[in-house]
Amino acid sequence: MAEARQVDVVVVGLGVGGEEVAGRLAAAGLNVVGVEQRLVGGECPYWGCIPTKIMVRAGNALAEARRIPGLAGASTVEPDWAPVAKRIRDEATDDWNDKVAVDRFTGRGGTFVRGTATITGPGRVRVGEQEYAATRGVVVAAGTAAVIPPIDGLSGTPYWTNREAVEAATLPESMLVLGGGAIGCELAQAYARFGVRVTVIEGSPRLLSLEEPESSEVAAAALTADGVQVRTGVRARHVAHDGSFRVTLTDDTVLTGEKLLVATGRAARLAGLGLEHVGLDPSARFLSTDERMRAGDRIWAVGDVTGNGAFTHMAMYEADVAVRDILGQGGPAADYRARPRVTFLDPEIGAVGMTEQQARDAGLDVRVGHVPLNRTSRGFIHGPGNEGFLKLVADRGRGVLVGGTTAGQSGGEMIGAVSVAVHAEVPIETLLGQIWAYPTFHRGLGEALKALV
Ligand SMILES: Cc1cc2nc3c(=O)[nH]c(=O)nc-3n(C[C@H](O)[C@H](O)[C@H](O)COP(=O)(O)OP(=O)(O)OC[C@H]3O[C@@H](n4cnc5c(N)ncnc54)[C@H](O)[C@@H]3O)c2cc1C
Ligand SMILES: NC(=O)c1ccc[n+]([C@@H]2O[C@H](COP(=O)([O-])OP(=O)(O)OC[C@H]3O[C@@H](n4cnc5c(N)ncnc54)[C@H](O)[C@@H]3O)[C@@H](O)[C@H]2O)c1
Repeated sequence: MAEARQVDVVVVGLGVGGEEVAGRLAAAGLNVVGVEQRLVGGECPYWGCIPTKIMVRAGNALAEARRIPGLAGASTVEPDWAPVAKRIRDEATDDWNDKVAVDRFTGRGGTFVRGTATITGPGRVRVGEQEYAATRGVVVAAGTAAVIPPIDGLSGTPYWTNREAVEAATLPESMLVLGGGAIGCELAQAYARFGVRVTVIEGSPRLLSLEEPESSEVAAAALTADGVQVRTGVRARHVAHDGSFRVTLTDDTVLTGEKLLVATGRAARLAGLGLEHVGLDPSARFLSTDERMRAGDRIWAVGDVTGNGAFTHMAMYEADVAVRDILGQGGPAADYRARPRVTFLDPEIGAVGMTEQQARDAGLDVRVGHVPLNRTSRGFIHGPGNEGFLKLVADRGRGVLVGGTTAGQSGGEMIGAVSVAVHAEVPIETLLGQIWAYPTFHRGLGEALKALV
């Protein structure tokens, strides 16, 4: 083994969070080694947010064209996956090549190492034969991988995860989707809009089960309207493959599909990282951190591995907190009260902070304001595609919003206004005095606020 190389910081994993930490620390003048076993940028640009939103954008264009009859004349829509696959390959992922990202990091002064990092002790990391001794410490940003449930017959079959679904140059005739969370729902709708016969199998009683029940209803109605079969409250019991998939459910129904997409959640990549060498539990689901993203002595963790919300914006947020801590710059500690998320269905489902149930479970004096989008002026004007609702969750005791959901056209944009209110704890009294432009979708927030008092 070569002698340990002295550096300031080693960053394990250069996905969204690690790339941000490593790049900023290097730009600040530290001697930083960034280790990535696959592609710099991680899941989001290559198999996650960006390519899937390219699919969603294309599917939404088809859906909007299909809404022309009754609104603006006639339309004939002929879906073609080729431009979607081409945009993903050529524009988004550079054919799954990270040269630009690697150059960006080294251009900021970082040292890039391609390989799998293992922690060997406090401040010590090994990649292949080379050991690094990091005087300031190690940042773990190893992300998550798809969870493959232990269903009889599944292992060994050519099932898809999000990776194969994103890389597909052509579409299957049919697809079974296991899991009706964000990944399952978004990919189901996008594929269905291009003519794929899709069935979603969700084990819990409703889709998007972590969100408001009204969001689950909107999601189920939207998928059904696009021809997706939605099966909730059933699980796959057995999987067989002989050219196509046969999935037997717990209610003995047998479903068939050319492809099977497994979208049953994600697990932090902690096994094999060597966490036991720094006194951390390698079998834990996530790395728990304090409000400065410290997971232990001279060890920080950011992004999906922390379990604080598997979203790109959370990885970026936590990266910022960790960078400021490592550089001793101070500033605000991590605060998760106003955590936003958007499920990119049509209609989009934006949400922030607590759901109504979470607020009740927290013992708050809860008040809820709810407005169906099609009852607002803009919803009426919009006509086809105006499904959705605005829901605000207030803590009456403190007179502030603690959460909200904005489902509908531009639902992901509308949630920004609610996020500001939850984050800054703007008094509801102040919000009630706000002027909301007419006729916007977000003006419905003014109506939902009135329902709170
Ligand atoms: C299909 C899909 C759609 C998504 N859509 C959205 C969306 O619309 N909006 C949103 O906010 N989020 C979305 N996400 C979530 C988002 O992609 C993640 O939250 C984000 O990528 C997390 O960043 P990260 O840096 O924590 O982890 P990752 O992006 O997973 O990066 C971790 C990196 O670490 C590397 N690594 C792991 N272990 C080691 C090791 N031992 N040595 C070296 N390298 C290692 C991995 O190869 C990987 O590149 C989506 C995810 C998926 C799967
Ligand atoms: N728009 C976005 O921001 C976006 C999009 C996609 C993914 N993501 C992130 O990625 C994470 C992972 O997404 P995901 O959809 O894989 O996970 P998820 O945890 O959101 O949903 C998984 C679903 O699968 C179900 N399930 C689990 N085991 C099952 C089984 N054996 N049979 C049937 N159903 C089963 C669960 O009940 C759950 O509803 C999300 O939580 C989110 O943080 C974000």
